[in-house]
Amino acid sequence: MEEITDKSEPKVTAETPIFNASASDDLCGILLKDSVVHLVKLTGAVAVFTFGNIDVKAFRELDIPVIDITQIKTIIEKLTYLRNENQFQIQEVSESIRNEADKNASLLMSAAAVEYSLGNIGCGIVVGLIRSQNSYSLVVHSMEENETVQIIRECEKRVTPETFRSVLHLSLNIALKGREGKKVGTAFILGDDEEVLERSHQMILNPFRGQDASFEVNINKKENWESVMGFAQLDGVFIISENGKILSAGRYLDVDTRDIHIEKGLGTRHLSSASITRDTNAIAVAISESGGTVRVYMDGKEVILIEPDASLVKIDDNKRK
Ligand SMILES: Nc1ncnc2c1ncn2[C@@H]1O[C@H](COP(=O)(O)OP(=O)(O)OP(=O)(O)O)[C@@H](O)[C@H]1O
Repeated sequence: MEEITDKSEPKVTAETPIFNASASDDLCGILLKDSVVHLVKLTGAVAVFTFGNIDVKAFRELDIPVIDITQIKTIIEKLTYLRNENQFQIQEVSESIRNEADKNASLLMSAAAVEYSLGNIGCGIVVGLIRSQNSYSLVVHSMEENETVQIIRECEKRVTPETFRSVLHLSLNIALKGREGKKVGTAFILGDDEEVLERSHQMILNPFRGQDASFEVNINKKENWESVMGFAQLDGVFIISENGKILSAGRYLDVDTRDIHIEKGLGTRHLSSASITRDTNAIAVAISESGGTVRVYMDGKEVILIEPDASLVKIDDNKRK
């Protein structure tokens, strides 16, 4: 580690770490501090403000003030109190800073999880620079810690990752685009197919039943998606094997929906999809016609909710091989 002695001419390059990360620092913390140092040099910043549990010793080599606003909150409170003569205002300001930061961080985490679930990015560290109102937020996020990513990994123990991602991708397409301008609701029941078939029956003739046993339409082949989207308008649900074989469409789930709690306003298809995941090892992905949402159920519970805001989730079909 290079020691910096000449403060007027900092011998710091992008390749030179200028602080000793303490043993307790995690990788995200180290990267974030490094980025702050780079940003200070790039912008010629006059001070660094930190908020929350950050070890400011990491910035001692910088020859500008490093101010931990968590520590001096009472001073800010006093100053603002004098100016505004209204103590409640600062509480609102500090709450809103915290809310804004939380919102920015969770926005980045959600976006990262969606991109991961679609297979567009791997699992690693993501960095976000978010502009909001009059400020930017720098967010460094470890996908390993992302709860949604952890759930996706759980799901991928029951069905192949390719199958789970294909169904999620297709579901987001259905939720965003619908069919010929009409909103569409449907559900995909993935994995544990023997048990699921046992606990369900055909409502209509199965369009995916071939003449011989070797007939296979697989959801992992993109060329099959158009016909799946067409059949999504049928009553009932799709049954998909853990490897992506579409076993059935227009299937009715014979389930006991008692003791299953789903969000108010959702209909019977969501309820029965959640129920089948309680009774089997299957995973259900349900698209709401009324809400335009995509929900994943596992073990009888909703584990992922995606509200596909077209501006957040940009689905580029060409990204998929
Ligand atoms: N047990 C079931 N198994 C399979 N499909 C079902 C079952 N019960 C209802 N459905 C399907 O759900 C459709 C009714 O959808 P409903 O609007 O009640 O629920 P939803 O899709 O959960 O709600 P949303 O309005 O949010 O889309 C029916 O047309 C039927 O095809």
